[in-house]
Amino acid sequence: MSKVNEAALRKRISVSTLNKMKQQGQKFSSLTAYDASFAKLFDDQGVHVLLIGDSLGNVVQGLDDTLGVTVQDIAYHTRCVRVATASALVVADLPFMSYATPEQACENAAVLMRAGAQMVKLEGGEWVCDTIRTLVERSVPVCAHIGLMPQSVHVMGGYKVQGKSQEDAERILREAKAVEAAGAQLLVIECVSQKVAKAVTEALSIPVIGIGAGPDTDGQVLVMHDMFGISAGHIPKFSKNFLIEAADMQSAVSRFVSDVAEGRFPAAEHSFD
Ligand SMILES: Nc1nc(=O)c2c([nH]1)NC[C@@H]1CN(c3ccc(C(=O)N[C@@H](CCC(=O)O)C(=O)O)cc3)CN21
Ligand SMILES: CC(C)C(=O)C(=O)O
Ligand SMILES: [Mg+2]
Repeated sequence: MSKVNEAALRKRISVSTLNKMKQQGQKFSSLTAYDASFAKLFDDQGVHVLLIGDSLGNVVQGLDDTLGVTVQDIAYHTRCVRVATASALVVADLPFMSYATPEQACENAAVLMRAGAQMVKLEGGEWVCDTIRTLVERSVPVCAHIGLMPQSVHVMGGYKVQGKSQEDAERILREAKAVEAAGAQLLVIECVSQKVAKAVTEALSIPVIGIGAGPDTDGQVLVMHDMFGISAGHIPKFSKNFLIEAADMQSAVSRFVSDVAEGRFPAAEHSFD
């Protein structure tokens, strides 16, 4: 059998796999990936979800925010990741201003799906619900992203923990329920207290992936450069350098996967309360 057919027959992780894991209380792991070599390494170590994040603006392009990243940039890196993987679910970020209207979102999601994404991710709460509905109706699976939304950094005035007041915490919970009702099949929640993330995870039936959101979400995601301790500039408090106690990158990633599965990561020092 040709290599292509073999790969096509191997079973890839899907949203149903993640739903089952949520129901059974099995924690899953996710990393960002931007190129074939790292994507294959992560796939081989059993990372469940690979995200072509617009964080590539920071860690690949050297910019100080994610706003300069284009759909074509994400599409290029999505191609590099998809061809190198056999098992992981491949999710691609819709970048800044590429989903301002449902029509625009469809056009740009099509570019990312054709490049090999199996799902697209977009930042926003209530205002993106129409867009989510439109995408899902047209066969594009959607991961929503709430809490700290890096594309809004200049509106928020910095990267800050979200949901600190009772009112903001309630709004985040409302947004989570709204994006699920609109058809999102996965949710990323970034930089909120452990308590808010726990409430959101328990309130939703779709799997919730946390970053800087404490240990109670269904999955955990990190920017790959942070977990190897090689990001330029500020490394967020919630990430951990897994290479320090590992002999090589493979064992660092394997340790990340097992630490997440067994509830050792994130620890209290990586969480906000
Ligand atoms: N390398 C990298 N890692 C990331 O996690 C990441 C990116 N880049 N680029 C896109 C966004 C930006 N992100 C960030 C960036 C900074 C903080 C940060 O400085 N957080 C403070 C919390 C401040 C507070 O207490 O309110 C921290 O100390 O971690 C958080 C998320 C997450 N994403
Ligand atoms: C940090 C994750 C969730 C992300 O959106 C990115 O890498 O762009
Ligand atoms: Mg992103």
